[in-house]
Amino acid sequence: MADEARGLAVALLNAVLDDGRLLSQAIEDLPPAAPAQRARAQRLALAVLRHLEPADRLLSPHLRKAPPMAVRNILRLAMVEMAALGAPAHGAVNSAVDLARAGPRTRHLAGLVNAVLRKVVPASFDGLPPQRLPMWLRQPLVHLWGREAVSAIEAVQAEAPPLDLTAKPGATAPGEALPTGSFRLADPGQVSALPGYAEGDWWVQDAAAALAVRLLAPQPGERVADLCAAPGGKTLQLAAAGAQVTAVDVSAARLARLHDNLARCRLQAEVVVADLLDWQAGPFDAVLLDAPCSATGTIRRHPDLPFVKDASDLAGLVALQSAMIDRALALLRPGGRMVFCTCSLLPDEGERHLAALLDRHPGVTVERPGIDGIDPHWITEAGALRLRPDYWAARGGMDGFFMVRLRKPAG
Ligand SMILES: C[S@@+](CC[C@H](N)C(=O)[O-])C[C@H]1O[C@@H](n2cnc3c(N)ncnc32)[C@H](O)[C@@H]1O
Repeated sequence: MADEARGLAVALLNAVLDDGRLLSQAIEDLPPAAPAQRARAQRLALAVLRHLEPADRLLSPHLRKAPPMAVRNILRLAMVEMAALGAPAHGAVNSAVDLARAGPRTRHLAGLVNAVLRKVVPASFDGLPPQRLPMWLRQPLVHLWGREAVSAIEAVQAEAPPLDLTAKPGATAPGEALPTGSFRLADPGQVSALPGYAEGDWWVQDAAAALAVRLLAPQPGERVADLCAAPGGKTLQLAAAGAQVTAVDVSAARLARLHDNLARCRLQAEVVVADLLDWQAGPFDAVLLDAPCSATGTIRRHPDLPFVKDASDLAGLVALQSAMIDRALALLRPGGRMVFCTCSLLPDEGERHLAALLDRHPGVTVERPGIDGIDPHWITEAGALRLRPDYWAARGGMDGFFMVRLRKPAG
């Protein structure tokens, strides 16, 4: 009998690698299964996507021609389980053969699966380079930061990331306290079983993502607009600081999670479903714009992204971000402040916007970050924060982000 979680993991890999679907969408379409089996399937699929290249490197000498994708994914799963997850070889190989036998499209190649996997045992990725970034992203980053930095980013992305939590002011959260105030757990298990979850003492938020609100430094009673707010980690931070928050997002479905989190954490915000480009409101004392972007800074959490997305959306996203920056500045009162951020590694979605907006909006100034716990090297010459996945590498890294605090002229 084929192992259920492994079968689901291969279905997820087929959806991402063959059909070009995001893992988050593919999970929705899985056949019914116990939550523990689905969670294990997701963990296995994520591990394979993080090690696809090294797995293929070890497999390819034993394959005269590429087998169909479903068979390749069965082989890759067994390979990654043995070489990266410490699974005993006999279990991983037998399970791969069972999986191949169970599928009408793979049954005739069960013998090949058995023969190839027995040749690669004992498997180890030691000494092999980690999974590389896709070339359209790798090349500009090598040009910008050098080969060593890009290799360091790739090494971080090959590991399962830790879980970061943001605690309400005055509350605490489980895990290691990070210098910037977040908490980090290397191996959290089930999130809802952690202490303080039911009490709403904290929420899940990457340590880099948490810095955008620290940069804005909201004050009690201030009117703050959180633009592009869903699923809402930053809204929760703003509300917890005592600001009067209006959270806007075009996606009602994504905002549903914000409503759940506000209720669990006993926090309040006005939540509006609207297209930011048409939304009329304000003026606000402060605005946070976390614009939609390539999300290239989050590959360590979403290793499916490089297999599903390429640079073809980029020009459209950059144009949308520019329009959003202008709209966000218009919603600010004179003298108000704004943080613009994206979870992108690309200067087109960060540093270049800053240069262009300062040209388009004479009088707007940059305020340099003064956040406890950040490394001064993270601050750019222009006074923005450039956060990279290889920062804090020994602790498990962080999401890549660009963020900058701007001040609108007073009169
Ligand atoms: C990077 S995510 C925001 C993450 C969020 N700030 C947080 O901390 O959880 C970008 C968001 O922009 C929203 N969005 C995209 N286009 C929009 C538009 N025209 N108006 C408002 N929201 C938009 C998406 O629905 C998505 O939720």
